[in-house]
Amino acid sequence: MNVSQDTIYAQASEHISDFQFDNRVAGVFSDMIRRSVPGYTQIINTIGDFADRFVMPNTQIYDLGCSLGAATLSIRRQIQGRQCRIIAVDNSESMVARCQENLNAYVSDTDVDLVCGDIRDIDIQNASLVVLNFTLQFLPPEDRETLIAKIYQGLNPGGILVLSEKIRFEDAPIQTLLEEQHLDFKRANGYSELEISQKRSALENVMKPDTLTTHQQRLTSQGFSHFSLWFQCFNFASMVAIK
Ligand SMILES: Nc1ncnc2c1ncn2[C@@H]1O[C@H](C[S@+](CC[C@H]([NH3+])C(=O)[O-])CC(=O)[O-])[C@@H](O)[C@H]1O
Ligand SMILES: O=C(O)C(=O)Cc1ccccc1
Repeated sequence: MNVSQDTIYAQASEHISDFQFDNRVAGVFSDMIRRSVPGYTQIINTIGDFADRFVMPNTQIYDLGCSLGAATLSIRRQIQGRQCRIIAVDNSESMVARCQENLNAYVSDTDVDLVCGDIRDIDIQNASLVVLNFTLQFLPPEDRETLIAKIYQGLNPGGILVLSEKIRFEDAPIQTLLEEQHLDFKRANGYSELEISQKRSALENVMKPDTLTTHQQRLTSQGFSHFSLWFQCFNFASMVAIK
């Protein structure tokens, strides 16, 4: 995996453009996400553990918004010999190119179809596990329900969706507290005030977090029988929903 340090927002810029998963971001993404998302490594490891429990032989696994392939690699390590196929999808060419290199670095008997495309255009079928690890938050809010409906339809009974997201809180003091704790986490990981504020501006228009209640209601209204939050650190959460 690429370990170059993220200094993308280190220099003051007059105009901050909307955040994009371009070649610069892809080149430092591994460092960026670990220093920005509390619990990221634990979430990636646990996705592998969920795969071990839920992935049935001869089924498909979808990693939607796979970036550099961290979740796919974690899953693939756990499901050797099950004759499964992982479909890993991302619409950033730079991410997909680096993801392919990361996949090539390990041997496995599980085929991975790496697709450079939009997750809204992907057909989902015979799935025992679908992963949306910090991806749904980048879809326009009006497209989120349709994607969840498609995932539900493509999952086999007993199949699982793992949904990780930055979340927001209706309660203003709680929103302020947990957002500040997240900013302290970034400061402790070496990001300056300038880096933090410039990245915040870049994300403003492109990443719109939902509340936990919105996530739960969306999943249950689409038919999921079982739902739980399984991880939360500050304003970052990971949820499971079982069909
Ligand atoms: N419509 C879309 N279609 C396809 N890909 C998309 C779309 N929108 C955004 N992406 C892709 O979703 C990924 C989101 S990052 C996921 C981390 C990864 N899951 C990980 O476990 O390391 C999360 C983050 O950066 O906070 C990026 O690679 C985008 O190109
Ligand atoms: O950095 C942040 O403030 C975040 O909310 C997380 C994040 C991590 C990587 C890319 C975009 C957002």
